[in-house]
This record gives sequence, structure tokens and C-alpha cells, in this order.
Amino acid sequence: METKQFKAESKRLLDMMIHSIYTHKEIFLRELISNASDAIDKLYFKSLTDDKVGLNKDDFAIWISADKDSRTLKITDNGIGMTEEELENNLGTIANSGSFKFKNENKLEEDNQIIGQFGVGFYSAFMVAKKVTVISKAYGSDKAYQWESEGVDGYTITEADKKSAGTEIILEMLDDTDDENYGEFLDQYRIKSLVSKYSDYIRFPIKMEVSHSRPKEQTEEEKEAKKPLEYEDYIEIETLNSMVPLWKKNKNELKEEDYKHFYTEKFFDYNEPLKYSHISNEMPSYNALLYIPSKAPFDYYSKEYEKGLQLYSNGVLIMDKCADLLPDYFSFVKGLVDSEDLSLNISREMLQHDRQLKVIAKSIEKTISNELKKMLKNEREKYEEFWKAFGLQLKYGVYSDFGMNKEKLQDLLLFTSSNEQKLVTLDEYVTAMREDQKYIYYATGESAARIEQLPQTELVKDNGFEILYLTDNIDEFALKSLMKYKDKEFKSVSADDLGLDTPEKKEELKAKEEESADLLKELQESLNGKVTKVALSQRLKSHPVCLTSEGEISLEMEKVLNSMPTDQKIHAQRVLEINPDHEIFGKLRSLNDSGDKDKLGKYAKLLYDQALLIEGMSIDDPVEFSNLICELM
Ligand SMILES: Nc1ncnc2c1ncn2[C@@H]1O[C@H](COP(=O)(O)OP(=O)(O)OP(=O)(O)O)[C@@H](O)[C@H]1O
Repeated sequence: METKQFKAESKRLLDMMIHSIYTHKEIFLRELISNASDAIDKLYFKSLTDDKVGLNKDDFAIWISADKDSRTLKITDNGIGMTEEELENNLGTIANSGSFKFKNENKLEEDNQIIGQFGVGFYSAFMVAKKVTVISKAYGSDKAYQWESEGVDGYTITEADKKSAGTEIILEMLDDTDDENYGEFLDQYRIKSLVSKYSDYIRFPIKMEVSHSRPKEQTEEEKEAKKPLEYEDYIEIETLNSMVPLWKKNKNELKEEDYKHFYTEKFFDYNEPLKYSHISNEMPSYNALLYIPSKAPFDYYSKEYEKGLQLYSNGVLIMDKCADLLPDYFSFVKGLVDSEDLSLNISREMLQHDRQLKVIAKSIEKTISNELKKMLKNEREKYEEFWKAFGLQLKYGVYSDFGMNKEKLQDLLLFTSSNEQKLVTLDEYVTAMREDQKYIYYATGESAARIEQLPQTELVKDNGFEILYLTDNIDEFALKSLMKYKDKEFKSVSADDLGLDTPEKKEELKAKEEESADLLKELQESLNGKVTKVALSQRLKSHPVCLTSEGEISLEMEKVLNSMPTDQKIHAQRVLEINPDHEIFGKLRSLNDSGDKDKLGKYAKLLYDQALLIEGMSIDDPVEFSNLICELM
């Protein structure tokens, strides 16, 4: 069977290319500068083995000049240039990359800085220009040629005049419209900022004549007469790019200040970073600078915050915030990644499916996780500072995605402990556990101070067990996702069975409950369905009552879930626990025995409201509460 070749409708293809491959028009400049840099790289490469080139590394440069009157922008390089045939092949055929071939043929192993590989970047010029002229003279050739095109209708190639090898690209900008201002690309400030945004690390100087203004010299008489200053324009040649990226410099040459300065400048943060790391990775190959800010940005915990690392390919910026490089739970990390293996031209959508990118993202995640673990181990104070700013995000990470990442994150968590209210890791908690302690205990509340006073914590504390104080909304959900840590289950101090009672004690309580069954039933009935049970408490020591819950939803979870903006309200199954050793219990019994149901009902309401207040919850009818107190007083 004969295999047929695909045919392409090149005009349509070009049209599609121009209008759909890039999202931002401004990147045309990046593409043309990258091409110029590639061309110089090729001639520089030749000059290493061929004396006839006659140029040193310092002689190479890219020039930009803009002329507002003729609305033209010129990008010139003294690189390898193109022959007539190369103009035809490289600029006349979409997706034909001379650079890609060059790279392959010359196996630029060590000094591989060639950027181009797809053979499409050049055409981005048509996003902003109505006419593109390329005048080029190939190195070693005595003839120069001019390629000219107004877009989809085709191109012409004619002989031209040009003295030295290299290429000059002239863009005649499109007319401005109501929506688009193409003239802005002729503005020197705009050009400067585009170069520093996208092409700052091109390794050959990008030069431009920049006009400045300065006060004119005054004569002595003029000075004395206090004549107002007059200004004059002057032109200066400026190099617009800084050329060597910090992350490609040798680590030994760099000082802490260099990294910190780079961070504050690049990521617009007044505060110095808490931590940085400079990574040169082999497999996959990439360089990265990663920073942990010392404070959470003001919008960090809002929808407006955009996570991501800057993504560079060979020193050329591809994307400002590449979200795919960071998992959500490490979204606080700032920094950049530079990889030669990524292509400059792939669009955002394609990038997401780039296998290489995924491999890099995995490697970065591992690095961040290791750095955090190291910090936790060796720089506890710093880690606690980090925790204050971003701990919440890690706890969200444990809970979200159905707990998929909990194992990776569990050793990075900190909780306030009942022991001196200091922060502890789960590992520290478990290591300090007594042999007879079955569970990791926790209590929830608004603040550590509030939790400290909860009656429910009494018994666990009396047994000498440490309690984790959970004060953030997400905390209990995160622990529920974890379920266990090192085979130890988490247990709320409000849980049914705290695992503290001996079988004899349990029996004793059961007998007491049976004995008071009709009293407990009476109390529950008088609370009109507000609680599912009134029970005798085994956890209370000095307090008369507390509120706990049965089933999966705790009172704290009820609070959190009901504070969310949904119509559906969730109810925990509330249990009012009464301390059988408290005086008030005797009072309740005698009321019940004497058949004073009315008073008993009032006591039940009061005790229930008290339990609510202790829990930090609001009571249904404060007026009734106040009246009842007065009545009984
Ligand atoms: N200034 C230049 N000097 C010499 N050759 C050039 C120049 N600009 C473009 N070329 C040639 O034209 C080819 C096509 O350029 P184009 O920008 O379309 O793609 P590319 O740079 O190869 O790849 P990519 O699309 O990844 O940028 C280049 O590979 C190169 O051979």
C-alpha cells in the first residue's frame, strides 16, 4: 500500500499560526531576539575553530532601533546570516527550523544555548507588523538577499546590499485600532521593559540608542540671574539585558545578599525571604531558584492569589507564573525554573501536557519538601515562623484531594500542645506518648486559651496525657483525613470512649446510669429534641456539665460547616453529659424523686445553655436563660 504525504494549505496554516499560537502579541520581540541570539551563537561557535571569522565574543551584539515617524522597528544581529536558499527554506517554510538542524548537526553539547527548535517563532512578527523585511548576508558569502512579505499572500526574495554578515529584520507596524496599540512597541520604555521581561538573560548584549534629557550647562551670569534651567536631549547607547542569569552562576561565587537582593527585586517583596535554595539538577536537567517568603502575601488565602514559578527555557522567559510547577499545598513558594529541555514556543495549553514539565514539577516538589523537613529539624525557630505564615496551607493540603497527599505532608504539621502550649509535630507527640496511652488526643476551640478551660479536657489531662489544641477551622478535618499517625488513632477529648476507663469503672458507670435511667430520660424529654442523649459523664471532674457529640460530625465541625455559605445546615448529634459526682446531680435526683417536673425542666434548660456557653456556642433564647437564673436565685 502506498503511504501518501499530508498536504498543508500553507496560507491557512500561516494565518492560524499568526493568530492562535501565542496569546500575547508582545512576545514577537522575544522571538526575534531569540532568533538573533541563535544566529550569533552559530557564528560564535564557528569562530572557535575558524580564525577567518575575525570576531571575538565581545564583538557580537543585537541591536534594536525604533523609528516612530516611519513606524518601523529594526532588529539587527551580526550572526551567521542566511543565504538565498536558507531564506527560502527557513522563512518560506513553516515549521522548518534551521536552528534545530544546526543543533543536531553540530552536537553543541557543552555550549548548547540555541533556543529555536520549532520553526514558527519568526512568524509571530506578523501579529504586530503589516510588512516584514529581512535583509541577510550569510557568513562566507559575498551576496546579500532581501526577503519581504506582507503575510499570508507570500513573499519575495531579491538581491540586496549589505556589507557584513548578519541579519536585519525590519517590521512595519500595523496601524493602531480602537483595541490595539501597535505603536507602543516603538516606544523606548516599552521596548526596554519587554527586553528585561523576556530576554534579560540572552547572553549577547542587546543594545539600543536611548534618548535621555539633561539640564543644559549654564554660564556664570545665567546662574547668578537664576535663569530657569533649560533641558536638552542626548542619545546614549544602552545595553538592555543583564545577560548572565543569577541561577547559572557558580554557587560558590554567590553570596546570601545576592540571592536575597534578587528575590526582593524580582518578586516585589519588601521582606527578605525566609529561606532560599539554588538547585542545579541533572536528571531532569534544570536550574532553579526557590524562595519561601517570610510573610504570607496579603491575598494569599484568597482566590486572587495566583501560584506559580517563572519558567525559562535557556534563559528566555516562557511563562511568568507556571502553575503546573507547584502543587497547591506549596503554592507559597516563589522562584523560577530554567530548563534547556523545554521549548520556547509551546503554548500554555501544550505546556500542561509536556512530560518534561511534569518530571521537573515532581522533582521540585521533592526538593521543597526536603528543604522544609531540613528546616524543621535544624532551624526550629525559623520553621515555626514559616508555620505561622503558611501552616494553614499545609493543613488544607492534607485534607484536600481526598487526603491523597496526606502522607507527604503529615510530618510537616505542627499543633499547639497542652504542654506549655508549645508547637509539636505528630512525631514528637507520639514519641513522648506513655506506653499505656492508646490515642493521640485533641480538643477543638477558638483559641488555645479557650480550649484550656474546656471541661472535656480535664480527665485526659488528669491522666497526664498531652492534648493537641486545634484552633483552625481546617484542623479537625485534616486529622479526620489522616485517621492515624504511626498506627495511633486520633481521639477527640469529647469522644464517647476515651480509652481511659478500666472495665470495672465502665461497669460502675453503667450501673449508675441504669439507676438514674428515668431521670436522664426526663431531662432529655424536657430539652425538646435539642440533644439526642443525656448521659452520665466519665470525663468530668469538677465541672457539672459539658456538651459532646455522637457520630461522625463533631460540634466543631458543625460550627465550621454551618459557617459556609450554603443553605444546608448540618447538625451534630448532641449529648449533654452530667457529672454524677457533682452536687448538682444530687439536686436533680431529689427534684425527680419529689416529682417536681416543672423545676427539673428548668434546671435541664439552664444546664444545657451553660454547656453551650462553655463550648463557645450561642444559646437559642438568652432572655429565657436570664429569666430562669433570676427565678431560681
Ligand atoms: N536573525 C536570523 N539569523 C539567521 N537565521 C535566522 C534568523 N531568524 C531566523 N532564522 C532562521 O530561520 C529559522 C526559522 O526561524 P523561526 O523563528 O521561525 O523558528 P526557530 O527559531 O527555528 O524555532 P522556534 O519556533 O522554536 O523559535 C531559524 O531556525 C533560523 O534558521
